[in-house]
Amino acid sequence: MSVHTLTLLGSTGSIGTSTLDVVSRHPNRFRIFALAGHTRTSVLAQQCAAHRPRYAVVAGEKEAAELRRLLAQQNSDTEVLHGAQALSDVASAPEVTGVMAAIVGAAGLAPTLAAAAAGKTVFLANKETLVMSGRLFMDTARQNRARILPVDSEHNAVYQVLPRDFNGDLDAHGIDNIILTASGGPFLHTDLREFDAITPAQAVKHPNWAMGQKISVDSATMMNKGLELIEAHWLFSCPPARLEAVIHPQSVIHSMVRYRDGSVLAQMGVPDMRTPIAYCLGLPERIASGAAKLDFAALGGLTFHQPDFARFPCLKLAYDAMHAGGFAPCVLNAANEAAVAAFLRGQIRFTDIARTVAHALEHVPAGEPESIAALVSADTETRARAEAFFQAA
Ligand SMILES: NC(=O)C1=CN([C@@H]2O[C@H](COP(=O)(O)OP(=O)(O)OC[C@H]3O[C@@H](n4cnc5c(N)ncnc54)[C@H](OP(=O)(O)O)[C@@H]3O)[C@@H](O)[C@H]2O)C=CC1
Ligand SMILES: CC(=O)[C@@H](O)[C@H](O)COP(=O)(O)O
Ligand SMILES: [Mn+2]
Repeated sequence: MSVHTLTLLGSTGSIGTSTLDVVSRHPNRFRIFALAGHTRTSVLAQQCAAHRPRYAVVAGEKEAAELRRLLAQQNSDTEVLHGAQALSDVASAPEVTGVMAAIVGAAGLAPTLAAAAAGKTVFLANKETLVMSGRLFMDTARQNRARILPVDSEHNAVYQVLPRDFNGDLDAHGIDNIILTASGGPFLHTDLREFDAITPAQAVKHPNWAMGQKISVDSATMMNKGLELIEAHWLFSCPPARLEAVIHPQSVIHSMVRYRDGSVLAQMGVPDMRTPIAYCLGLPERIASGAAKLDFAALGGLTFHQPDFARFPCLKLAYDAMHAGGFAPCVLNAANEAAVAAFLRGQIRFTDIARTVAHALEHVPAGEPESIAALVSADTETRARAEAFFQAA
C-alpha cells in the first residue's frame, strides 16, 4: 500500500471537500501536510480539526488572524500561513509526495507549477493551468519527473481507458480519437431568445454535478468543454483534429477512446467526483470512494448528439483558440474568467461572456509563450481589456 503525504490546494472548495471525504475513508493511507483555502476560514478550521495538517494557508493577514483565532479554540498546533508564496511553498515542501491542485482559475497556476517543478505527483483538477501554460507546464513536469494524474472527470476517464504503457504516441497505440462527453449544461433545451435573461442562479444549477460557481457557469456556456479539449490536447499529446466533443446529457459515460480496430473504450459511473479522485489517490490500487453504484436498469437510456455552436459560441471560440495555439488559449482563459466573474456579480449578461471572449481573441500577442512571466502578462492585459469592454457595453 502506498502512503501519500498530501498538500491540498483549494481544500475548502468542491474538489477539496470531496478529496477530504475520500481521504477520511482511508486513514492509514494518507497524511495531510497542508490545507490551503482562501477566504472560507470557518470551513478550513473544521478541516484542520479533522485532519491536523502541519500548515494551513489562507489569502491574507485578515483571514490568517481569523483562522488563528478559530484554531486557538481547538488547541490546534497547525501553523497558519498566508499569501501566494505560501501556496507554492506548501506545494513543493520536501515532505510532500502528492499535491491536489484544486484552486479555481489562473490563481492555481503558480503553486501547481511549483509542485511539478519539485517533482511531486500532481493530482490535477485545475484545468486552467494546462489551458494557460500547457507546453511549459508539461515540459516542467517531464524535466522534473513529476507525475501528472488527471482528476477532471473526462480526462480521468480517458486515462483509465488508455493503454497502461501509453507514452503520448497515439499512432503507436492504435488510437484514432479521444472523445470527450459533455452534459450540455442547464440550457441545452432553453429557447435561444431567453439567453439574454439567464440569471447567475440559473446558470450555476448544473443538471448532474455539484461544483463550484465558476466551473458551473463554464458548463452552462460549454466553455468548460472547450477548456477540457485544450487540457486533453496537452495531457495526452493529442492533435486538435483528433479530439472530439459529443453531448451526452446523462453524464454517465465520462469520456471515450476510439481505437483503430473500431473498438471504443469508455469509462462509466455515477456523476460523483469522488470516483476520479479516489482513482488518482489510490493508484495503482482501486480504493473505495463512497460513490453510489451505477444502476443500469434505472438509467433508462444514454443519448448523444453534436454540440450546436449557435447555442454554445464559447465552445467554438475555444476550438479556434486551440487551433491557433500560442497565446490564444491563455487569452481565452483570462477573458472567460473575467467575464464569468462579471456575470456572477450581475455586471454583464450571460450572452456577454462569449462577446467578451471573442473581443479578447482579437488581441492575442504574436509568437509562442517562452516563459510563465509572458503568460502572466498576457493574462493581466486581457483582464484589463475585458474590464474596459464591460464599461463600454
Ligand atoms: N468541482 C468539480 O466537480 C470539478 C472541478 N474541476 C476544476 O477544479 C478546480 C476547482 O473547482 P471547484 O472545486 O469546483 O471550485 P470551488 O470554487 O468550489 O473551490 C475553489 C477553491 O479555490 C480557492 N481559491 C479561490 N480563489 C483562490 C485564490 N486566488 N488563491 C488561492 N485559492 C483560491 C477557494 O478558497 P475559498 O473558498 O476558501 O475562498 C476554494 O478552496 C477548477 O479549476 C475546476 O475547473 C474540474 C473538474 C470537476
Ligand atoms: C465533473 C467534471 O469533470 C466537470 O468538468 C463536468 O464535466 C462538467 O460537466 P459538463 O461541462 O460536461 O457540463
Ligand atoms: Mn470535467
